[in-house]
Amino acid sequence: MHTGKRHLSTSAAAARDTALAARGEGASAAPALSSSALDVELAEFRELVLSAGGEIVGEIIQRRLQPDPATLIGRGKVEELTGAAAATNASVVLFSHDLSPTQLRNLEEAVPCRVIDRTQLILDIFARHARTREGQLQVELAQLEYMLPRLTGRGSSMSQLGGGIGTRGPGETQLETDRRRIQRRLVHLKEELEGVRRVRSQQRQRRESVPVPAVALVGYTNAGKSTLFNLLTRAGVLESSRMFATLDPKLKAIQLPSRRKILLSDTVGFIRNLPHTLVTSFRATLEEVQRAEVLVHVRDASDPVGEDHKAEVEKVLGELGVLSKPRIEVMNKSDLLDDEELVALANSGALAVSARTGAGVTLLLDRIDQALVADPISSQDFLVPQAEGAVLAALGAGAVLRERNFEGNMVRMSVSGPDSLLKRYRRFWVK
Ligand SMILES: Nc1nc2c(ncn2[C@@H]2O[C@H](COP(=O)(O)OP(=O)(O)OP(=O)(O)O)[C@@H](O)[C@H]2O)c(=O)[nH]1
Ligand SMILES: [Mg+2]
Repeated sequence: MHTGKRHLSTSAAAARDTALAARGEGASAAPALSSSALDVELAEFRELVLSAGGEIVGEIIQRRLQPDPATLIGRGKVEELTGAAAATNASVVLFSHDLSPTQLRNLEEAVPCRVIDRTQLILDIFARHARTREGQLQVELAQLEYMLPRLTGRGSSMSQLGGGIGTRGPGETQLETDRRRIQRRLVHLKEELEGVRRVRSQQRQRRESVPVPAVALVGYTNAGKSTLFNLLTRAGVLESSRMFATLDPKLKAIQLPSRRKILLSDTVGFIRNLPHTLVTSFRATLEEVQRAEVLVHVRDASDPVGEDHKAEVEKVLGELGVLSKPRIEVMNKSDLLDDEELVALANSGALAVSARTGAGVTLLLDRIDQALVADPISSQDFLVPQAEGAVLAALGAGAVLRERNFEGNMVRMSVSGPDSLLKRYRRFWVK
């Protein structure tokens, strides 16, 4: 049991829940984690707790080869946990594992406070970060579906008012009433979601009538996607050191150095063992990943377990069936590396950028341009009558003019830009 007490540095908005993190170890005969893997997992779990507004007052670790079907952790550990929760006056006990409905019920009976598992914790963070109506509906739906089989009838367990962990999303009133009411709420939510989705797909169809290639930023949570997105678009999308700061997809049109327009999207961060309930909540943002022509995988170059996180991201990309799309890997946060590490990174052929300082970003934009192979950048000479103002304007806006000379009432231009644009004005080509 670690007794180090943590305080949140932000006090205003964050809930001051007191949390006690516990961990059941070694599911289904898996060998116990090595101590460094355990450290990484624990560090990540602490981040999750802090992101949900918790303050950690203690930690208990259990190493077991087989989880206890009744309580996940062993009987002795349950006693230890109960004592520690009482001694620290904890208001929540959090498990870094998921709990079955039975385990949750048994643990709630044993300990003097609420019990929350990993999925519930992540759902809670999602609830905090959902901004659009669709995002909020999706999270509430996921929460209710997760909680329905886990209702314990212990009214007090979810009825705390305020911003504590596990109190976001489904209103307390629904949880205190019976399952039937939750079922009705689920039906209602699904209908409302369908409505919101219809509107969104209409908006998308309108957008797609003007073909602009889509590029999606993907990556592990906290890699710096939103910061990079902001830098690239100056859009002012929320960036934060809290995990899962981005839940709803953010889209913005930007122009590449070739003057080609693309639609850039910022997406929700991935995380190891993403709870399945959440995959549907991700739908909106994952659709953007699926429609994208090019993916930019943003990695944190300073992350000590970056390779593990890369593998996790690629696993999710595989599940989404998008591994065959052109993918640009970006090592972000290069400003945090020392010279030696920077040289090693450069030698490995990686693209180093810093969303904070802007280093490497022009190169990244060029790479995106080159990766859009369906509509490559090419060069063409044009001879356009000066009277064709619309044609001149379109070429000027969507391509780079390398040379321009006036010949009587004609304009001779050497242009480089997206093939599709050049072909649209084929009638003015100089063969
Ligand atoms: N030093 C440094 N910090 C960075 C850089 N890019 C992002 N950060 C910081 O990393 C943290 C996470 O950045 P975000 O942009 O919110 O990360 P994200 O990938 O969008 O995270 P999720 O939305 O949770 O998936 C923030 O504290 C940023 O300020 C960088 O290039 N250098
Ligand atoms: Mg983000």
